[in-house]
Amino acid sequence: MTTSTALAVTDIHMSYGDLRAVDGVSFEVAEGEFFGILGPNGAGKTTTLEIAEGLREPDSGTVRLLGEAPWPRNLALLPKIGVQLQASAFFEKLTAREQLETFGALYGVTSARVDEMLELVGLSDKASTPEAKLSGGQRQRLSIACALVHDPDIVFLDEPTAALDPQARRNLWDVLREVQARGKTIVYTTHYLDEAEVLCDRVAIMDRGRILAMDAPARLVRDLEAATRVILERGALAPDLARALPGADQVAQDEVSLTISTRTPAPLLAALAEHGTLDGLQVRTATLEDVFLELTGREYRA
Ligand SMILES: Nc1ncnc2c1ncn2[C@@H]1O[C@H](COP(=O)(O)OP(=O)(O)OP(=O)(O)O)[C@@H](O)[C@H]1O
Repeated sequence: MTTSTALAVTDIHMSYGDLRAVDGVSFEVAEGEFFGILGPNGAGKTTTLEIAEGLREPDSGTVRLLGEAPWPRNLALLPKIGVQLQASAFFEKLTAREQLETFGALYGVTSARVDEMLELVGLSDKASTPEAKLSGGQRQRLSIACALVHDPDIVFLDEPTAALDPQARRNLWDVLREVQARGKTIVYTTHYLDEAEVLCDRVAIMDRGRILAMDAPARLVRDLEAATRVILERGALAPDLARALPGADQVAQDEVSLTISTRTPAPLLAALAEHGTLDGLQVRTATLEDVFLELTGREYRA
Protein backbone atom coordinates (compact mmCIF):
# COMPACT_ATOMS: atom_id res chain seq x y z
CA MET A 1 0.00 0.00 0.00
CA THR A 2 1.51 3.33 -1.05
CA THR A 3 1.00 6.67 0.70
CA SER A 4 -1.46 7.70 -2.00
CA THR A 5 -3.68 4.69 -1.40
CA ALA A 6 -6.93 5.80 0.21
CA LEU A 7 -8.50 2.37 0.52
CA ALA A 8 -7.08 -1.14 0.34
CA VAL A 9 -9.44 -4.09 0.55
CA THR A 10 -7.76 -7.50 0.66
CA ASP A 11 -9.47 -10.82 0.11
CA ILE A 12 -12.69 -10.11 1.99
CA HIS A 13 -15.33 -12.79 2.42
CA MET A 14 -18.85 -12.48 3.79
CA SER A 15 -21.53 -15.15 3.84
CA TYR A 16 -25.16 -14.97 4.90
CA GLY A 17 -25.91 -18.58 5.78
CA ASP A 18 -25.02 -20.58 2.67
CA LEU A 19 -24.94 -17.52 0.45
CA ARG A 20 -21.47 -16.21 -0.35
CA ALA A 21 -22.39 -12.54 -0.75
CA VAL A 22 -18.73 -11.46 -1.02
CA ASP A 23 -16.32 -14.15 -2.06
CA GLY A 24 -12.69 -13.07 -2.07
CA VAL A 25 -12.79 -9.41 -3.08
CA SER A 26 -9.61 -7.29 -3.26
CA PHE A 27 -9.06 -3.82 -4.67
CA GLU A 28 -7.25 -0.57 -3.97
CA VAL A 29 -8.44 2.98 -4.50
CA ALA A 30 -5.97 5.83 -4.90
CA GLU A 31 -6.42 9.24 -3.28
CA GLY A 32 -8.56 11.46 -5.48
CA GLU A 33 -9.79 8.56 -7.55
CA PHE A 34 -13.43 8.03 -8.57
CA PHE A 35 -13.88 4.28 -8.17
CA GLY A 36 -17.05 2.43 -9.08
CA ILE A 37 -18.24 -0.96 -7.92
CA LEU A 38 -20.65 -2.16 -10.58
CA GLY A 39 -22.90 -5.09 -10.96
CA PRO A 40 -26.47 -6.33 -11.07
CA ASN A 41 -28.74 -6.55 -8.02
CA GLY A 42 -27.41 -8.96 -5.44
CA ALA A 43 -23.84 -8.91 -6.83
CA GLY A 44 -22.48 -8.04 -3.38
CA LYS A 45 -21.78 -4.33 -3.95
CA THR A 46 -23.48 -3.00 -0.82
CA THR A 47 -21.92 -5.64 1.41
CA THR A 48 -18.48 -4.83 -0.04
CA LEU A 49 -19.00 -1.11 0.47
CA GLU A 50 -20.25 -1.54 4.03
CA ILE A 51 -17.22 -3.64 4.91
CA ALA A 52 -14.89 -1.10 3.29
CA GLU A 53 -16.38 1.82 5.24
CA GLY A 54 -16.32 -0.10 8.53
CA LEU A 55 -20.05 -0.64 8.99
CA ARG A 56 -19.73 -4.42 8.81
CA GLU A 57 -17.16 -6.91 9.94
CA PRO A 58 -16.16 -9.35 7.21
CA ASP A 59 -15.93 -13.09 7.93
CA SER A 60 -12.32 -12.81 6.78
CA GLY A 61 -10.02 -10.42 4.95
CA THR A 62 -8.64 -6.99 5.78
CA VAL A 63 -9.44 -3.37 5.05
CA ARG A 64 -7.13 -0.38 5.39
CA LEU A 65 -8.97 2.91 5.08
CA LEU A 66 -6.77 6.02 5.05
CA GLY A 67 -4.08 3.83 6.55
CA GLU A 68 -6.22 2.51 9.43
CA ALA A 69 -8.48 -0.44 10.17
CA PRO A 70 -12.12 0.77 10.01
CA TRP A 71 -13.38 -2.15 12.12
CA PRO A 72 -13.95 -2.30 15.06
CA ARG A 73 -15.50 1.16 14.94
CA ASN A 74 -12.62 3.55 14.52
CA LEU A 75 -13.54 6.96 15.94
CA ALA A 76 -10.41 8.61 14.55
CA LEU A 77 -11.59 7.79 11.05
CA LEU A 78 -15.13 9.13 11.32
CA PRO A 79 -14.31 12.82 10.60
CA LYS A 80 -12.35 11.75 7.51
CA ILE A 81 -14.99 9.61 5.86
CA GLY A 82 -18.41 10.47 4.46
CA VAL A 83 -21.04 7.80 4.06
CA GLN A 84 -24.29 7.87 2.14
CA LEU A 85 -26.37 4.76 2.64
CA GLN A 86 -28.71 3.25 0.06
CA ALA A 87 -31.81 4.22 2.04
CA SER A 88 -31.19 7.73 3.33
CA ALA A 89 -32.47 8.45 6.79
CA PHE A 90 -33.38 12.04 7.56
CA PHE A 91 -34.67 13.64 10.70
CA GLU A 92 -38.42 14.10 10.48
CA LYS A 93 -39.88 17.50 9.62
CA LEU A 94 -36.56 19.33 9.26
CA THR A 95 -35.85 21.55 6.27
CA ALA A 96 -32.95 20.84 3.93
CA ARG A 97 -30.79 23.38 5.75
CA GLU A 98 -31.74 22.05 9.18
CA GLN A 99 -30.88 18.50 8.12
CA LEU A 100 -27.44 19.65 7.08
CA GLU A 101 -26.95 21.79 10.17
CA THR A 102 -27.88 18.82 12.37
CA PHE A 103 -25.38 16.50 10.69
CA GLY A 104 -22.79 19.27 10.62
CA ALA A 105 -23.25 20.02 14.33
CA LEU A 106 -21.79 16.58 15.12
CA TYR A 107 -18.51 17.85 13.65
CA GLY A 108 -18.69 21.52 14.64
CA VAL A 109 -19.39 22.67 11.09
CA THR A 110 -20.08 26.37 10.46
CA SER A 111 -23.25 27.69 8.85
CA ALA A 112 -21.11 29.06 6.00
CA ARG A 113 -20.10 25.47 5.27
CA VAL A 114 -23.77 24.42 5.29
CA ASP A 115 -24.52 27.14 2.72
CA GLU A 116 -21.59 25.99 0.61
CA MET A 117 -22.89 22.43 0.62
CA LEU A 118 -26.40 23.52 -0.36
CA GLU A 119 -24.82 25.44 -3.22
CA LEU A 120 -22.65 22.49 -4.25
CA VAL A 121 -25.62 20.17 -4.61
CA GLY A 122 -27.84 22.85 -6.18
CA LEU A 123 -30.30 23.11 -3.29
CA SER A 124 -29.75 26.74 -2.18
CA ASP A 125 -33.27 27.64 -3.28
CA LYS A 126 -34.69 24.64 -1.37
CA ALA A 127 -32.90 25.43 1.90
CA SER A 128 -36.18 26.14 3.71
CA THR A 129 -38.14 23.28 2.16
CA PRO A 130 -38.97 20.39 4.47
CA GLU A 131 -37.11 17.27 3.38
CA ALA A 132 -40.40 15.41 2.85
CA LYS A 133 -41.32 17.90 0.13
CA LEU A 134 -38.15 17.44 -1.91
CA SER A 135 -38.19 15.36 -5.10
CA GLY A 136 -36.32 12.05 -5.20
CA GLY A 137 -33.36 13.64 -6.96
CA GLN A 138 -33.25 16.57 -4.54
CA ARG A 139 -33.37 14.18 -1.59
CA GLN A 140 -30.46 12.20 -3.04
CA ARG A 141 -28.49 15.41 -3.47
CA LEU A 142 -29.26 16.40 0.11
CA SER A 143 -28.01 13.06 1.37
CA ILE A 144 -24.77 13.56 -0.58
CA ALA A 145 -24.44 17.01 1.00
CA CYS A 146 -24.92 15.39 4.43
CA ALA A 147 -22.15 12.89 3.64
CA LEU A 148 -19.84 15.77 2.68
CA VAL A 149 -20.74 18.46 5.19
CA HIS A 150 -17.80 17.74 7.53
CA ASP A 151 -15.33 17.86 4.60
CA PRO A 152 -14.22 14.20 4.63
CA ASP A 153 -11.29 12.98 2.53
CA ILE A 154 -13.14 9.99 1.14
CA VAL A 155 -16.83 9.56 0.47
CA PHE A 156 -18.77 6.31 0.05
CA LEU A 157 -22.00 6.47 -1.91
CA ASP A 158 -24.31 3.48 -2.29
CA GLU A 159 -26.31 3.72 -5.51
CA PRO A 160 -26.77 7.50 -5.24
CA THR A 161 -28.47 7.67 -8.63
CA ALA A 162 -30.85 4.71 -8.23
CA ALA A 163 -34.52 5.35 -8.97
CA LEU A 164 -33.93 8.80 -10.46
CA ASP A 165 -35.25 10.01 -13.78
CA PRO A 166 -32.62 10.59 -16.50
CA GLN A 167 -32.46 14.36 -15.97
CA ALA A 168 -32.06 14.04 -12.20
CA ARG A 169 -29.36 11.41 -12.73
CA ARG A 170 -27.44 13.75 -15.00
CA ASN A 171 -27.74 16.60 -12.52
CA LEU A 172 -26.29 14.33 -9.89
CA TRP A 173 -23.40 13.38 -12.20
CA ASP A 174 -22.40 17.05 -12.25
CA VAL A 175 -22.46 17.10 -8.44
CA LEU A 176 -20.28 13.98 -8.25
CA ARG A 177 -17.80 15.40 -10.76
CA GLU A 178 -17.58 18.57 -8.70
CA VAL A 179 -16.97 16.55 -5.54
CA GLN A 180 -14.08 14.79 -7.26
CA ALA A 181 -12.77 18.11 -8.60
CA ARG A 182 -12.50 19.22 -4.96
CA GLY A 183 -9.97 16.49 -4.42
CA LYS A 184 -12.18 13.92 -2.71
CA THR A 185 -11.80 10.20 -3.19
CA ILE A 186 -15.13 8.70 -4.24
CA VAL A 187 -16.07 5.05 -3.90
CA TYR A 188 -19.54 4.39 -5.18
CA THR A 189 -21.78 1.57 -6.26
CA THR A 190 -24.15 1.56 -9.16
CA HIS A 191 -25.99 -0.85 -11.36
CA TYR A 192 -25.93 1.63 -14.23
CA LEU A 193 -23.00 0.61 -16.40
CA ASP A 194 -23.43 3.55 -18.78
CA GLU A 195 -23.14 5.95 -15.87
CA ALA A 196 -20.01 4.34 -14.47
CA GLU A 197 -18.45 4.49 -17.91
CA VAL A 198 -18.70 8.28 -18.00
CA LEU A 199 -17.99 9.02 -14.32
CA CYS A 200 -15.40 6.59 -13.01
CA ASP A 201 -11.63 6.58 -13.35
CA ARG A 202 -11.71 2.85 -12.65
CA VAL A 203 -14.42 0.30 -12.09
CA ALA A 204 -14.66 -3.15 -10.58
CA ILE A 205 -17.31 -5.29 -12.25
CA MET A 206 -18.87 -7.57 -9.64
CA ASP A 207 -21.11 -10.55 -10.08
CA ARG A 208 -22.12 -13.17 -7.54
CA GLY A 209 -19.74 -11.95 -4.89
CA ARG A 210 -16.63 -11.74 -7.05
CA ILE A 211 -14.81 -9.07 -9.02
CA LEU A 212 -14.65 -10.25 -12.61
CA ALA A 213 -12.68 -7.36 -14.04
CA MET A 214 -11.19 -4.10 -12.81
CA ASP A 215 -9.71 -1.27 -14.86
CA ALA A 216 -10.48 2.06 -16.50
CA PRO A 217 -13.81 1.66 -18.33
CA ALA A 218 -12.28 2.65 -21.68
CA ARG A 219 -9.53 0.05 -21.26
CA LEU A 220 -11.99 -2.71 -20.38
CA VAL A 221 -13.98 -1.87 -23.49
CA ARG A 222 -10.90 -1.59 -25.71
CA ASP A 223 -9.53 -4.92 -24.50
CA LEU A 224 -12.69 -6.58 -25.73
CA GLU A 225 -11.63 -5.78 -29.28
CA ALA A 226 -15.29 -5.83 -30.15
CA ALA A 227 -16.57 -4.81 -33.55
CA THR A 228 -17.89 -1.31 -34.14
CA ARG A 229 -21.44 -1.23 -35.45
CA VAL A 230 -22.39 1.23 -38.14
CA ILE A 231 -26.15 1.59 -38.34
CA LEU A 232 -28.01 2.98 -41.34
CA GLU A 233 -31.68 3.44 -41.97
CA ARG A 234 -33.15 0.46 -43.78
CA GLY A 235 -33.28 1.26 -47.47
CA ALA A 236 -30.28 3.62 -47.37
CA LEU A 237 -28.12 0.90 -48.92
CA ALA A 238 -28.86 -2.59 -50.27
CA PRO A 239 -27.45 -5.34 -47.97
CA ASP A 240 -25.47 -6.90 -50.86
CA LEU A 241 -23.87 -3.59 -51.64
CA ALA A 242 -23.05 -3.12 -47.94
CA ARG A 243 -21.38 -6.55 -47.78
CA ALA A 244 -19.05 -5.57 -50.62
CA LEU A 245 -17.80 -2.42 -48.86
CA PRO A 246 -14.21 -2.33 -47.55
CA GLY A 247 -14.11 -3.26 -43.86
CA ALA A 248 -17.65 -4.68 -43.72
CA ASP A 249 -17.31 -7.85 -41.63
CA GLN A 250 -20.99 -8.61 -41.12
CA VAL A 251 -24.23 -7.12 -42.37
CA ALA A 252 -27.64 -7.57 -40.80
CA GLN A 253 -30.94 -5.96 -41.68
CA ASP A 254 -34.17 -5.73 -39.67
CA GLU A 255 -37.40 -3.77 -40.23
CA VAL A 256 -35.82 -0.43 -39.39
CA SER A 257 -32.08 -0.58 -39.85
CA LEU A 258 -29.13 -2.03 -41.66
CA THR A 259 -26.23 -2.79 -39.31
CA ILE A 260 -22.69 -3.24 -40.58
CA SER A 261 -20.14 -4.65 -38.11
CA THR A 262 -16.55 -3.65 -38.70
CA ARG A 263 -13.14 -3.78 -37.07
CA THR A 264 -11.81 -1.12 -39.44
CA PRO A 265 -14.35 1.71 -39.33
CA ALA A 266 -12.27 4.30 -41.23
CA PRO A 267 -12.34 2.73 -44.73
CA LEU A 268 -15.94 1.65 -44.22
CA LEU A 269 -17.05 5.17 -43.30
CA ALA A 270 -15.09 6.61 -46.23
CA ALA A 271 -16.86 4.19 -48.58
CA LEU A 272 -20.24 5.05 -47.09
CA ALA A 273 -19.46 8.72 -47.62
CA GLU A 274 -18.75 7.99 -51.30
CA HIS A 275 -22.16 6.32 -51.54
CA GLY A 276 -23.73 9.42 -50.01
CA THR A 277 -25.22 7.42 -47.13
CA LEU A 278 -23.89 9.33 -44.12
CA ASP A 279 -27.19 11.06 -43.31
CA GLY A 280 -28.71 9.67 -40.11
CA LEU A 281 -25.89 7.17 -39.74
CA GLN A 282 -24.99 6.03 -36.20
CA VAL A 283 -21.72 4.53 -35.05
CA ARG A 284 -21.83 2.35 -31.93
CA THR A 285 -18.76 1.07 -30.22
CA ALA A 286 -18.75 -1.57 -27.49
CA THR A 287 -19.79 -0.58 -23.96
CA LEU A 288 -19.35 -1.98 -20.46
CA GLU A 289 -22.52 -4.01 -21.11
CA ASP A 290 -20.62 -5.87 -23.82
CA VAL A 291 -17.77 -6.38 -21.34
CA PHE A 292 -20.24 -7.87 -18.84
CA LEU A 293 -21.66 -10.18 -21.51
CA GLU A 294 -18.17 -11.32 -22.43
CA LEU A 295 -17.27 -11.95 -18.78
CA THR A 296 -20.42 -13.75 -17.70
CA GLY A 297 -22.03 -15.07 -20.87
CA ARG A 298 -25.21 -13.29 -19.71
CA GLU A 299 -26.85 -10.12 -20.95
CA TYR A 300 -26.54 -7.41 -18.30
CA ARG A 301 -29.78 -6.87 -16.42
CA ALA A 302 -29.60 -4.33 -13.65
N1 LIG B 1 -28.41 -9.06 5.98
C1 LIG B 1 -28.52 -10.00 5.03
N2 LIG B 1 -28.96 -11.23 5.30
C2 LIG B 1 -29.05 -12.19 4.35
N3 LIG B 1 -28.70 -12.00 3.05
C3 LIG B 1 -28.25 -10.79 2.71
C4 LIG B 1 -28.13 -9.72 3.67
N4 LIG B 1 -27.65 -8.63 3.03
C5 LIG B 1 -27.48 -9.00 1.74
N5 LIG B 1 -27.83 -10.28 1.53
C6 LIG B 1 -27.74 -11.03 0.27
O1 LIG B 1 -26.39 -10.98 -0.15
C7 LIG B 1 -26.29 -10.80 -1.55
C8 LIG B 1 -25.50 -9.54 -1.85
O2 LIG B 1 -26.24 -8.44 -1.39
P1 LIG B 1 -25.77 -6.93 -1.59
O3 LIG B 1 -26.83 -6.04 -1.02
O4 LIG B 1 -24.40 -6.80 -1.08
O5 LIG B 1 -25.75 -6.83 -3.17
P2 LIG B 1 -25.84 -5.56 -4.09
O6 LIG B 1 -24.96 -5.85 -5.24
O7 LIG B 1 -25.58 -4.34 -3.32
O8 LIG B 1 -27.33 -5.58 -4.55
P3 LIG B 1 -28.36 -4.35 -4.69
O9 LIG B 1 -27.96 -3.62 -5.91
O10 LIG B 1 -29.67 -5.07 -4.86
O11 LIG B 1 -28.27 -3.58 -3.42
C9 LIG B 1 -27.71 -10.75 -2.07
O12 LIG B 1 -28.06 -12.02 -2.56
C10 LIG B 1 -28.52 -10.38 -0.84
O13 LIG B 1 -29.82 -10.91 -0.93
